[in-house]
Amino acid sequence: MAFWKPGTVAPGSSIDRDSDSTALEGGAGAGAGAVTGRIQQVAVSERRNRLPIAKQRDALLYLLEQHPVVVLQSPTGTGKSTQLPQFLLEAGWAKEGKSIAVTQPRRVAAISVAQRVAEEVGCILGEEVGYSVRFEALATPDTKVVYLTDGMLFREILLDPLLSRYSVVMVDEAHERSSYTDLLLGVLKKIRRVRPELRIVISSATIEAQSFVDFFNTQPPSSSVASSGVKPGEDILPPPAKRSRWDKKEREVPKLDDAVMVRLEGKAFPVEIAYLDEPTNDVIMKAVETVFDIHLKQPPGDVLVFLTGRDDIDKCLQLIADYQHRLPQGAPLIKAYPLHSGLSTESQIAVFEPAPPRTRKVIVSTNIAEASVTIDGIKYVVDSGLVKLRSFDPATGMDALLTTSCSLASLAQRAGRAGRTSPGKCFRLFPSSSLSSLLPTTPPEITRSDISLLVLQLKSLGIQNILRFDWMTSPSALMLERALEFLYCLGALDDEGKLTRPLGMRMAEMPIDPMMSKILLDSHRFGCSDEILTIAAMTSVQNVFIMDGDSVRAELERRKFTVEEGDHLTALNAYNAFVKYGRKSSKWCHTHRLNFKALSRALSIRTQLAKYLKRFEIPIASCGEDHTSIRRCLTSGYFRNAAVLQPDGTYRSVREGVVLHAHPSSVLFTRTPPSRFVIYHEVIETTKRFMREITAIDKDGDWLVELAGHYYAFKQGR
Ligand SMILES: Nc1ncnc2c1ncn2[C@@H]1O[C@H](COP(=O)(O)OP(=O)(O)OP(=O)(O)O)[C@@H](O)[C@H]1O
Repeated sequence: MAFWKPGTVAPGSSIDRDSDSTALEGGAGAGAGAVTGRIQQVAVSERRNRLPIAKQRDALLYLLEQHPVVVLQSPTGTGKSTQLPQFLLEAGWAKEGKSIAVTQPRRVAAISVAQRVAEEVGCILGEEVGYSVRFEALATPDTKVVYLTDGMLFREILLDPLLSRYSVVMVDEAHERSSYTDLLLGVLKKIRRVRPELRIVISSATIEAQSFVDFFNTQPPSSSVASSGVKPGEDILPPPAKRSRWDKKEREVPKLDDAVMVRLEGKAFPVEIAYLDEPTNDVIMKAVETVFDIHLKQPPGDVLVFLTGRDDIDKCLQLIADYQHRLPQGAPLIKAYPLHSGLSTESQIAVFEPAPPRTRKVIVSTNIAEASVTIDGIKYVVDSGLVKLRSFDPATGMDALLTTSCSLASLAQRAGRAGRTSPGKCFRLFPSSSLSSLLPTTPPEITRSDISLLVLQLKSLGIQNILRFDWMTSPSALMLERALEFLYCLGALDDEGKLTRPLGMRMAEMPIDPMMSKILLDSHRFGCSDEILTIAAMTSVQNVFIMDGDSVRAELERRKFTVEEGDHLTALNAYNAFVKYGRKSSKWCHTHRLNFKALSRALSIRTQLAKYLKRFEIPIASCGEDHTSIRRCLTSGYFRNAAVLQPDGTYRSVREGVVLHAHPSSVLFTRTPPSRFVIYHEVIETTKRFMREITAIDKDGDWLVELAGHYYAFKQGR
């Protein structure tokens, strides 16, 4: 495939979005410029009926009535996320105070799919159909279909362990195997034993369906459809005489082991795939070339580019902006948007808005747009084939994001974003020969990330023996050991590994990571709960300082808020200034290159966290200008991360002696070593102070060292 090189060739273009015929053919507002707010109900039902899943509506409802677990595998865009919940709603599964829960691995998917389904149902979002994501919900107890992130549904289990509000739980995009998906699957299996009437749907375009069936079926398979599965194209509906009525009041209570697998055929629209002839060593530049190549040579349609992270996305957007000037006179423009998890919900949802007439929308995204998301009008996908995956090293206790090749499952999902409202094309920025070296699916997150929070939450559900929990894939023994050890150090677990009361119980309840929840819950002892509340809220949002564009000005503005003590206190400073001057003024924020939306979100998160403190009767007190208390308090939770400044400007972790660097976005990044030493000196001193109260105990071959009332385990000989 030959790509156009920006700045070299500049062929003309005939893009005219108003004449895009696919706008009518595809979906609401498909293609350029054609946009609709609310979709016409008649058109909606027609469009719904055309989706491949519609033909199997009755069959799916029948299977769901007969089998408590249905594993549904069908290609991207066939209608799993938007249609199946509506079938269930129409069939009466949300009657008598019950609701249907549909989990998504990401916030943007939960919100955008809920929005779409509310439109199709014809209700106001938040009434019959709603969503619930961390720190944000548009749903009431009467909401019939709730789209939520898997983490949020897990939090609901902490309050209602049998999920008694739900008649059906659909775990969508199960192939992603996020930690919470795995945790949910294990807990749902438990709940099913007590609530055999609960229905569980596990769905994805690319799951290895049989492993999910095997997980839920613990007895040898019978000869029924339940265990044999349905082959593509086969009629999955039994003869009418054998069908039961969907709306009958008393549903049969099926036997325990009867998970069934269903594979549906059909595709939304075809997607043509193109590869590079040779590998590229500059994937961002190649992505930009491909975007302009599409813009100038291909028919109308928006473009979705998959890159790995925010930095690459920003670079790509900058290059698109630079090359835009070289477009031939009169050629339509490109309107480019970023999409990554660091953006506010409003900014994420903005990418769903149609581009202005005679412009082509280009969305440059991380893998957050990979699953469930339908961005109307996307006809072209440009896929770097790369992803940043979380990787936890239990030996050092450190989490890192490593860039790696996508799995085949991810590639299929990404290509699937192009064929949803019209036929599409996917340009993969690597040669097809690379496919043979790729993994079929991404390794489950639970095997490669810190599981401290999950362990804490399982314990709060009363699951004491974490090793014997029914994991679909177990985390390694070392990961578990590290998580238990760390929770013990934080004071969340006692000598017997049980949750401490009240600290451990409360930490499990808080919607923030265990280190920060420990800091917040203990902050009154340091007299700085008011400030820590702000810091906890500010660390829950990203991109408070706008650093793109004129970087010198951006840095100068940030310096106005920067304090020597580091990022936490800088964040506190920025928040306080925002509350004083910018709360109602996005203009003030703009002048000081502060992100108004991110700060407003921090304000709302702070209010929500303050409610927890109030409920736990923890006094909210301010330490005023006494920043030492704040730093001490932070160290009491973050001691695992303590590091000593080296003469060469790097840091060495106190615990393992690993060499560390300040992140470029840190206010410490540009500091000279002497001043950094002053800042970190305080942290080290605080850690040392804790260490002064050492008592060594020999227990199971480990030396346990008491740190200011908590315990830090050092392996013998280390
Ligand atoms: N916001 C939207 N605008 C226009 N069409 C949409 C929208 N959301 C969904 N659709 C249409 O509904 C179809 C089904 O979408 P749905 O998300 O239910 O499919 P899916 O099978 O769950 O796909 P995936 O496995 O990729 O998540 C899409 O292919 C598209 O045609």
